[in-house]
Amino acid sequence: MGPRSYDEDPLNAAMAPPANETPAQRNARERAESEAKRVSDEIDAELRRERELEKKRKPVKLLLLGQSESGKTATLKNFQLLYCKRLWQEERSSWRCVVLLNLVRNINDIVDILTREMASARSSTLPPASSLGIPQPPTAIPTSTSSSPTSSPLSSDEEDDEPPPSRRQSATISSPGLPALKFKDKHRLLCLRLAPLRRVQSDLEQRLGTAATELYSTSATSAAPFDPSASAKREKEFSIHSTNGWKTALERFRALRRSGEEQGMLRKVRSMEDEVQGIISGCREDIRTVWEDRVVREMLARRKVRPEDSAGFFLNDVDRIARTDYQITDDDIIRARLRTVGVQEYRVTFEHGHSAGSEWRMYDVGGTRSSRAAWYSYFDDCDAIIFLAPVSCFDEKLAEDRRVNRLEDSYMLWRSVCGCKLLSRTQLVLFLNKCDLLQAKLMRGAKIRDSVPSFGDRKNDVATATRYFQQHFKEILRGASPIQRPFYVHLTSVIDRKSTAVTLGAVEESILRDHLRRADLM
Ligand SMILES: Nc1nc2c(ncn2[C@@H]2O[C@H](COP(=O)(O)OP(=O)(O)OP(=O)(O)O)[C@@H](O)[C@H]2O)c(=O)[nH]1
Ligand SMILES: [Mg+2]
Repeated sequence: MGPRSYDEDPLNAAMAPPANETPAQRNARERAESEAKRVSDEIDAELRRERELEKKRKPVKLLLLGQSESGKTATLKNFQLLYCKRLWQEERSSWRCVVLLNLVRNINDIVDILTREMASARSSTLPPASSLGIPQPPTAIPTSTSSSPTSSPLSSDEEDDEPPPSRRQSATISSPGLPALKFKDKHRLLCLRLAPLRRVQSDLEQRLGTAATELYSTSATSAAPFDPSASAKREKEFSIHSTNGWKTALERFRALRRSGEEQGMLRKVRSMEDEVQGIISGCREDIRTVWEDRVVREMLARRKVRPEDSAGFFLNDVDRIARTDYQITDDDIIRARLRTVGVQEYRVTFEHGHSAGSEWRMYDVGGTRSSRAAWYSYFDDCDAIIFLAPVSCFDEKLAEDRRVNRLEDSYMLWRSVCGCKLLSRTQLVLFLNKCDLLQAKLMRGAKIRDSVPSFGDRKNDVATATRYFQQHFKEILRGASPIQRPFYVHLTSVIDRKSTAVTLGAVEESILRDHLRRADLM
């Protein structure tokens, strides 16, 4: 059958204007038709708007991954500070006790070393007590960290409590060829006067729970135990799935504040906080004196202990923090160190930015090796991962396994994430983090090639080093990804809020764009 003419098509024939239409009838018909088209276009536009909104309504799912102390939680804090000011304001005061714990731990660690060094110096100038028939007293006082496991029990996978050598402080360092350190009575007096801080530390650790203590070994032998069967088995042990705000640890304080029997409890909590702040304020001068003391500095240098490089270092801020009227700042919160335990979910509705009005679900995970098996169950339907690799750690070992170089561990972990089939369509964003500490370390004369032989004779500066590390991560991504994907990388120091805001702005836009594109394909 050949094509039918316009006149023969029954639909066209029905739609065609009547043959004997007058000009007035024609005007009326055309008006009606254009009105109908306008209404139809409006309906189409409304449907399009609803579809866009629907796409935006599906939450963006973002995971923050990386080894312990890589800066995941610090990055999350930057996100909140930038896009969810309201939530940030509500929670900022809860961080005060974490900053206080960090400060107290900084000084207790130093006092521990000092006490041991003085005891050792004393005993080396006396004849051996045993030779005089005197029973020997224990020379070691408990280290500040060794009180932790008893005061705040660790979860079953995290039962290890042996600090690494830099914090173990059980043996003194003999410095052949160097004159003996000149300890005076003032040092002994300072140790005595700072003794109450030991109790303050254990009280704060007890109240904050598991997160307040660091891990010093692990039962995990793999960098990325993503085996689903292993994760199913182990997840129960230690995955804490928290959907209601900041750290579970901080929740304890917040819950007390909100609690039904509040009046009595609230007074108790406040008085505990006031008491802690009072004791610390009373020790302000002594803390500063110890930290600035020449002999103490020399002692730390001989032991190669650099408190200023450790997580949650606040000794340079003692004059501001050790005060009864201490007001916490945004920078303090970002620098405060509280270990993440398990996997914590944050549901965040963006107040502005490209994602304004839409919900993001961000997952902050514990990064120690024994925590990683729990990550797997959060990989499904994940839009993006921000992977943090702390590049200043090229010459450090994992706290939980002293045989493993931290940069090497980051490479292995990155390879597993890139190669994971469940994540093959997930956007991967790499942050080469702690560039500020890398810069400081290289300025002090650390040589990259001593720890990374393949670095060879390249220039030992930040630009060359980060280019070199970046290239290695890129090759891993290319080699391990099941399907080709772009390589997004940023050089970061996430304690620097200003530069991190710029980075997160770009990251947010890119993740949202991918998220909407993915929704279009569905
Ligand atoms: N100087 C410096 N410190 C950083 C940087 N990023 C993070 N930190 C600090 O390093 C410490 C550890 O950071 P976190 O964000 O707690 O590390 P994490 O990856 O969440 O660690 P886990 O919870 O144990 O897995 C904190 O005290 C941070 O403030 C950085 O770029 N430069
Ligand atoms: Mg964390």
